Amino acid sequence: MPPANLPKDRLRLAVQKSGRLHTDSMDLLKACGIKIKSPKEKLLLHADNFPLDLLFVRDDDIPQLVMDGVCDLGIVGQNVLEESALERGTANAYVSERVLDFGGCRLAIALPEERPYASVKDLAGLRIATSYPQLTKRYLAQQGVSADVVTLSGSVEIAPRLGLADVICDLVSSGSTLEANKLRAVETIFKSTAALIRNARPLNAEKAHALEIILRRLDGVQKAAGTKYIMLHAPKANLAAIKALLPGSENPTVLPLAGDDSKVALHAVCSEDVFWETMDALKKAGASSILVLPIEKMML
Ligand SMILES: Nc1ncnc2c1ncn2[C@@H]1O[C@H](COP(=O)(O)OP(=O)(O)OP(=O)(O)O)[C@@H](O)[C@H]1O
Ligand SMILES: O=P(O)(O)OC[C@H]1O[C@H](OP(=O)(O)OP(=O)(O)O)[C@H](O)[C@@H]1O
Ligand SMILES: [Mg+2]
Repeated sequence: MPPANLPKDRLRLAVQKSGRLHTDSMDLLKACGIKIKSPKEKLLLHADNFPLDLLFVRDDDIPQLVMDGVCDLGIVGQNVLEESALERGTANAYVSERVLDFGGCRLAIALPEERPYASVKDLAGLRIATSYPQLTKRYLAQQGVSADVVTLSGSVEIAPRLGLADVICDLVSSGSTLEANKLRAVETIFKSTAALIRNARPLNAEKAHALEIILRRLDGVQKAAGTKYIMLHAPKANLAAIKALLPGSENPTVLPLAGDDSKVALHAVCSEDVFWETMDALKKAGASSILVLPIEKMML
């Protein structure tokens, strides 16, 4: 049972059962303080300490489950979402609540390494294998290129070798799958990360309140992810120069240092990553005892 101050009406969230987005989705919920104990084999699970139920499904089904109102919320790649919205012809049956910082990839057109390519016009009359026919067709139409789109549900990279297609349009992240299949990316047609989406109809007051809590926590987790806490000792004479080196920190705290009147302790929240180069520059400017700590959560 959720604590007494939480809403009783439960939100239902669709999450990928297994695959690229599963672990990051579950980690995000955990970081938001939502406890899910039972094994995912159950397909429908109840959070122990929050009015939230999880439905584990294939990622392709998530847009439809949310747009049809079977689930209130879903975590899905924007690539799958946009493809599904184009297919349904109802791009506004959902609301994108938050863009998430995982599942980063791009949908790209790739060709056999040896095939010459100068511009998108070279795709005219070719067969393009893809699992994203709607996004591919939209891109070709925007470019004024006429080509045949061959829809495959997986293993798209092998299509040119099998003679099923001349080129492909598939997801790329590190590029190693393309390389292994002797293909090279020539055009990026869509950039994607995961997103938290909601059915477009307004939620009842209880569920809206629960979602508000989730979003507040999620913002705190995402904000903290790119943020570091830095502590150092600075000579008073160089304080201004040292402050100027701290990436994205507005108001550092300056404290007296017991037993040393020539230095102060400086504590700051840096909104950007602190790289070794910054540490070296700080050291050069006279800073010492430099500590950089991760921040778990943030609420401003
Ligand atoms: N190489 C990648 N790196 C990062 N994110 C990726 C990568 N490939 C895909 N993704 C993102 O993760 C989503 C899920 O990818 P995955 O390969 O797990 O899908 P799937 O095989 O269709 O899974 P399912 O069994 O749920 O249908 C993709 O739609 C995309 O948003
Ligand atoms: O550029 P890379 O880092 O090599 O990633 C690209 C590959 O990742 C995805 O497939 P995944 O490995 O998730 O397997 P799947 O085809 O079974 O979904 C995608 O469909 C590509 O094949
Ligand atoms: Mg899928």
